[in-house]
Amino acid sequence: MPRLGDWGTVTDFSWLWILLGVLVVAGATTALVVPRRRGRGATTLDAPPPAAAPAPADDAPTDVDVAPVGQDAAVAPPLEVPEPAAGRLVRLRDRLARSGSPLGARLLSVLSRDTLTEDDWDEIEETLLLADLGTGPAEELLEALRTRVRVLGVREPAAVRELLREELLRVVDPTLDRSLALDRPVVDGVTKPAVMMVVGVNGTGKTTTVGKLARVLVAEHRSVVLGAADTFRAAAADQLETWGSRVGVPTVRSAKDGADPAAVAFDAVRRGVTDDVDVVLVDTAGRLQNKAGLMDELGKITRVVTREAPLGEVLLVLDATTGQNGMQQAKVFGEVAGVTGIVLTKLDGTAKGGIVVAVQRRLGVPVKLVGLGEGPDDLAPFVPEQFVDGILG
Ligand SMILES: Nc1nc2c(ncn2[C@@H]2O[C@H](COP(=O)(O)OP(=O)(O)OP(=O)(O)O)[C@@H](O)[C@H]2O)c(=O)[nH]1
Repeated sequence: MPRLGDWGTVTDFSWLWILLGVLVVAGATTALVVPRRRGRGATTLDAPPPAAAPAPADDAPTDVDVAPVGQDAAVAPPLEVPEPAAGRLVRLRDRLARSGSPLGARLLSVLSRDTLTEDDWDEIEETLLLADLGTGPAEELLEALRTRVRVLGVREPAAVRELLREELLRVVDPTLDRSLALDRPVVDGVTKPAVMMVVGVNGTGKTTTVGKLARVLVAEHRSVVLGAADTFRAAAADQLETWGSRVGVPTVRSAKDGADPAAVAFDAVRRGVTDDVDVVLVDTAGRLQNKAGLMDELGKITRVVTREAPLGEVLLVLDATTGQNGMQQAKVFGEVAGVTGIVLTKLDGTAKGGIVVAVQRRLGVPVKLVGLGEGPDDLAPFVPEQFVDGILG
């Protein structure tokens, strides 16, 4: 029979073992957890900062200090691989079918009628005008169709379609050079980046276009720097940075809102020169407060940028859904910004594809790219044949 003292001895001994056991388990847990936390912290610092969070300082201690609560910002998402740009415009047909664009279908149905009366020709003209082709090109197209229908006596649907295709293609003008100025200029023996600036009224899709264009260039294995010179809208730089970080493209931006856009554009181009990248894309605010103000702002950006490298391309972004209303804006930008190419966005949501023709005529510069949706790879090089096929469905 053990005495109380003996039990006491036995009990003390077992507590010692329990204590040792606890210490061993705690040690093992610490060994497992601490390296993982270090690893996560390192990943966070290596990764581009989350768009809305302030950029972490070089000595930011751990992810706990930079990651928003409840969000696993520690794991850097893998870089996306943008799809090649060639052939994207083929999607237009599906997009227009989904948005119920009737342009091609209406033209084809009228032209296929047995005998074409004056009312039928009026209907065709009205359809062309509704599609924002503009009066000049609409009349041209109408005359060409009348002549060919009369002379050839075309009635068979496939032949009518082919005839319409040819005449639409003629007004869209397949002879224009729609390539982007991506050749890097050499200044005083130094190869500079190709610099492109994107201008246009707010809401047309400039920032989105810059982001999508960066992806197109990355898909072509070009190195890119983005310049967030839209310092007017506070979220624009964050938006641009997010686009860039998804494909490993850095964004030069100002630390404070409302900074001088020309200074940001200059820094971006300087960074592009220093890093020896292929292309610098500069986003702008393009407030159309008045023509003089716009001219001042864009003129200053152009002047300071060209101190570092020539400005190779000025892309005017136009929202296709605004149709003829966008034409006046286009004209103003055309006059002040030396536009070299047009990007027509939101073509997926409109039957007003005729704006392609109207704006080219008005500005005398070609449509080079079109936006086909809100997806990251919904920006397509403009190919007249694919465009006309898309309209005809
Ligand atoms: N459906 C569709 N939406 C588009 C297209 N391009 C842009 N958008 C949308 O248009 C909206 C405005 O785009 P932004 O890029 O912010 O426009 P912004 O011109 O930079 O505007 P500001 O910064 O205010 O000057 C966004 O919701 C885009 O997703 C397109 O091709 N199709």
